[in-house]
Amino acid sequence: MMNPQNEALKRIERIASHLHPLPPQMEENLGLRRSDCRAKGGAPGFKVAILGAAGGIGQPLSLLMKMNPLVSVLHLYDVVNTPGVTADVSHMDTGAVVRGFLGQKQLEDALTGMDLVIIPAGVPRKPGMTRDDLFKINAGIVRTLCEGIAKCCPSAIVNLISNPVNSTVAIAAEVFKKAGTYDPKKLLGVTTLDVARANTFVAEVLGVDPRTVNVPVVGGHAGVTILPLLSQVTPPCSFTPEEIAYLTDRIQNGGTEVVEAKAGAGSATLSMAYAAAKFADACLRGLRGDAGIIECSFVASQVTELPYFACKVRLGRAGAEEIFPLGPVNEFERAGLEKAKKELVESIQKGASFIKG
Ligand SMILES: NC(=O)c1ccc[n+]([C@@H]2O[C@H](COP(=O)([O-])OP(=O)(O)OC[C@H]3O[C@@H](n4cnc5c(N)ncnc54)[C@H](O)[C@@H]3O)[C@@H](O)[C@H]2O)c1
Ligand SMILES: O=C(O)C[C@H](O)C(=O)O
Repeated sequence: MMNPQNEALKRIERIASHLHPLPPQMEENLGLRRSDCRAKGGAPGFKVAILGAAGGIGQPLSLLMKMNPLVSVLHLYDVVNTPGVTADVSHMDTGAVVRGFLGQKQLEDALTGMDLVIIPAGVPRKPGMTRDDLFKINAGIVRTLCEGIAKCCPSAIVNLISNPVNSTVAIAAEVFKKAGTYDPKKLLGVTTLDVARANTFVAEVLGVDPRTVNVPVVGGHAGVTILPLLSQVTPPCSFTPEEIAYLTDRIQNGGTEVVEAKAGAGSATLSMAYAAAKFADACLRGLRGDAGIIECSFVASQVTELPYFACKVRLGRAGAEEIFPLGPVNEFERAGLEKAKKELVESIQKGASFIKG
């Protein structure tokens, strides 16, 4: 019988093995240690880190990124539960080598050498809360993680999911400016879920396949700042005033719809993981040098007088290489734009002041 001390040691070793930077495929009791395995690295591809990988978004996102053939190394970081998530995801027979990192002490190892860092770390909303109510907790989390990025992978593209995105992007930008590593092309607030929702709801109204619809959604990522440009839907189509009112309201409040349906158990996780994986894939294809990759994202921009604004961007090797103007907007959209800007200016200011004081 194994004595309890040895058993405890064995257990610690087993946990540590899931955090070990080698492909975790072999059980030691088969007589072969993982470090003896012939595979030492992944196939050519990009190195991606997910910060907040054990969360509601983080777990399905880890699964989806493990399935992405452009990813050769996948680092999963969280302050809890990464050994289990890493062990689980690492058994998928896809190309990416998965490594787990647990707690602040391992943040730097998690980030070193990364090409793309995706951040879904932070608390989600409960019914009755606004995204801004999350600022108190999430602002500090985003600051710490971005300080790590500035130190360990300053050239990485950052996909920021943590809410309130309208403020956390400004927080990240100020952290990077302070560190002298800020590259506005590489800091991207993720608003892909707004586009996915807009495509879905518009397709429902039109009675078509959502995969054939593309709705630009600009502004920001909270309530009235989410501005679907229904006059620019492709393929071109028209809506009645009632349809426009219904669609605008449903797209702007899609997040709240999920928060209320989950009744205290969090906010969108599965559709968000899908959206984040889609956006990350677009960023990786851009990094690879693919042409014509256009997505909406909340980025530094001169499209309006605001320092950050969600709009269509072209993704390339340098990140958001081109930012497209809003294009022709109708009267309804112009009124929506004014409302969006009023709220956005305050959220951006709040984020920037958190770092600048
Ligand atoms: N941009 C968007 O469209 C969008 C959509 C949905 C959710 N969100 C936001 O994403 C965030 C995460 O949502 P969720 O449902 O996954 O929440 P969750 O609570 O299920 O998971 C969050 C994870 O972050 C981890 N975490 C907390 N502090 C951390 C730190 N300092 N370092 C690393 N990890 C840390 C937690 O341990 C947890 O595993 C929320 O802020 C939510 O509002 C954004
Ligand atoms: O609504 C939320 O709080 C989460 C997210 O921003 C969403 O749009 O689903």
